[in-house]
Amino acid sequence: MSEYSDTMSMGTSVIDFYMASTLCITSPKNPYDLDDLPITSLDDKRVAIGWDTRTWSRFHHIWLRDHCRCPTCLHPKTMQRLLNTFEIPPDIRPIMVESSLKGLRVVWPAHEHSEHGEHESVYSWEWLKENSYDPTIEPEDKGTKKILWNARISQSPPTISYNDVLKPGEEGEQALCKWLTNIETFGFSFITDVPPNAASTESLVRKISFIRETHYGGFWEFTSNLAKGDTAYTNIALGAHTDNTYFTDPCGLQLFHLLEHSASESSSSTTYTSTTYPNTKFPNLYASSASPTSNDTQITSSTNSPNASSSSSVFTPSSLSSPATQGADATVSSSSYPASSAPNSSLGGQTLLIDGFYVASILRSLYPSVYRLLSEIRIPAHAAGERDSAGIFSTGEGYTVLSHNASGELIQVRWNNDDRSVLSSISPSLVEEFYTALRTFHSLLTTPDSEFLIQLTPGTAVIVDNHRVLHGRTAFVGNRRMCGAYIGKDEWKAKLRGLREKYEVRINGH
Ligand SMILES: C[N+](C)(C)CCCC[C@H](N)C(=O)O
Ligand SMILES: O=C(O)CCC(=O)C(=O)O
Repeated sequence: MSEYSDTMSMGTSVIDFYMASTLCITSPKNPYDLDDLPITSLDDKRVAIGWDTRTWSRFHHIWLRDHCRCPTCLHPKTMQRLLNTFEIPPDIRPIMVESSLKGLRVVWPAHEHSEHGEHESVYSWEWLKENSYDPTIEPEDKGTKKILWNARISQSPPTISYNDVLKPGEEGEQALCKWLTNIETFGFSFITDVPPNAASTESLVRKISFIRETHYGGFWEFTSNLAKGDTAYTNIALGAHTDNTYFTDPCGLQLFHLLEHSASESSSSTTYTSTTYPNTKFPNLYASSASPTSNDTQITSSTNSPNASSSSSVFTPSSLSSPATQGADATVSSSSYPASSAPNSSLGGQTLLIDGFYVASILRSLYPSVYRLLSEIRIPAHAAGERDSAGIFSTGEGYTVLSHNASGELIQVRWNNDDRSVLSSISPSLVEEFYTALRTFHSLLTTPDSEFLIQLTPGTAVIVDNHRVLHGRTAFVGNRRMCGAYIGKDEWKAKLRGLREKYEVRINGH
């Protein structure tokens, strides 16, 4: 069983979650009162705090002095340290410590080598508990639990309306907070009612944060004209992948909004000329979507293309309705886009989404040695298509497919077989095991259980956590125009943290 909450069990648990996240506000923390304040004691090195008869925390004197929260030691607006850490005597010891309603009150001795007199610090009980290091104390609400999902997510995908996020003031901020909470929980979200144009889509993205500019530009529009040296700018199928595996820090979020897909080949999109290969590699790929016409030429793309077998249903958000949306169901009305640009699945170009954390949790359970190998072997990647302008991006010896935090929790899936470079730093004894591991991972990625295939339509965008959810696309014909942008992981996490802090403070009334 994965270390996350249960995988997606469609039904009340999901609805309960949506209702709980309707507002991005958690219940107020219960403050202490005079007759149940934590008890404190100190020795020559540390202050001890008794939270209850079984739970104690110990803080070193020098640590407490270095972390004083007063406005002369910590800038009240920027939260940057003003205190000179290196003036604190290594053997500093409080004159007095006491428990107060506001928290732990400490008085420090005057500093013999400076004009500073005695100094008083007050540390809120909540802050001390959150930052206890001896021992660490699990927070009551462990933040957003990740809900892992598979193809059945199509029954009730996380969704929000553009109209809610773009509302002015607190209403819009609360919708934004819920949107980002859903992304943190599920790793993706649909956004309905998006006016089918680049400008509105860009405004939506910028509600989260500034856009991550790359060699593809800032806010991008793309079609199959090789305007940039990448196969995304062709009409071939792209197997399940995360973007930017050739960057030290792959983008955190990636938004896609299909603006147009029509049968006619517009002047801006040319079919990519190359030797025509039989479609033996993707026997299923064209079953439910476009087969290249005789005058189309196709290059073979990666072998990990979407398993869009004729049996797999293509989910079209236009029938989308979800409890997560505010108010009425968010069905995408036909007025969202003129019929002329409405895509139909015979043209191909379906979008593939896969919860990499879901697949990794199955891999960890069923194939622990494969999971370990993909967590240890570094895989180099490159982007060389813009070598004459941006140069050649490369991650040198590379990064592992699966990355973990200090607690051993999975925090990133980094995978793109097309962009994978020459593996020249692998131990010879591991080569065959490595390819077996890749095949095993690929086989779990490309099952109908894992693959959520959707037909995007103008008016409904999708955003993915690029550190968790893999995406791809089936091959297509015709004129297809997609727009979107990248946002850094730090940026969107910071935005969500700020929104939560603001509303929690508002609710707790301080
Ligand atoms: C999204 N946009 C079309 C602008 C760029 C796509 C880049 C795709 C690249 N192979 C990667 O995996 O990062
Ligand atoms: O064209 C699409 O739908 C997706 C392209 C893609 O996978 C990418 O830009 O990374």
